[in-house]
Amino acid sequence: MRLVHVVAGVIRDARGRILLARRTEGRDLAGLWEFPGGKIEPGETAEHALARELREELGIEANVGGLLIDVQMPYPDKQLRLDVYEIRSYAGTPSGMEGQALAWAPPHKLADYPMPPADAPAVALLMREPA
Ligand SMILES: Nc1nc2c([nH]c(=O)n2[C@@H]2O[C@H](COP(=O)(O)OP(=O)(O)OP(=O)(O)O)[C@@H](O)[C@H]2O)c(=O)[nH]1
Repeated sequence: MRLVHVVAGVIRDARGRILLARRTEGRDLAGLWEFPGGKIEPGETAEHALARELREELGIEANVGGLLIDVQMPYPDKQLRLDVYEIRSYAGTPSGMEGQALAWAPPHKLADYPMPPADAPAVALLMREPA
């Protein structure tokens, strides 16, 4: 099965809330919430790919920080590798450049947002942070 390598970012606002984007109709896992990001293209580093995706999807210039967690999970059509990075800082105001809904979720409320199965370990880590 093909291996798909995806990078996603934990973007926080001044109050510590985390940005989620809702997958639009017509894609796999439509309607679920996810950390903004996307696939690494050939020849790209993970950091470069994530900065590019956040520019395209949210219109921000992100400073990509450390890796929070990497997860591998079989999906029906692929083997997914999801690397979730902390976003250290960013310039601009995130907006849904591709028509996707955005939400700022307090870490302790992340469980209220249905997310893809590969996100569960990252969500568990983030929910353990002190409020
Ligand atoms: N950005 C992002 N993708 C995630 C997360 N969790 C997760 O399982 N994914 C999966 O990683 C893949 C991301 O690919 P993508 O957003 O670039 O691609 P896509 O589905 O729009 O395009 P495609 O139709 O070409 O597969 C999707 O299969 C998505 O379901 C997450 O938290 N953030």
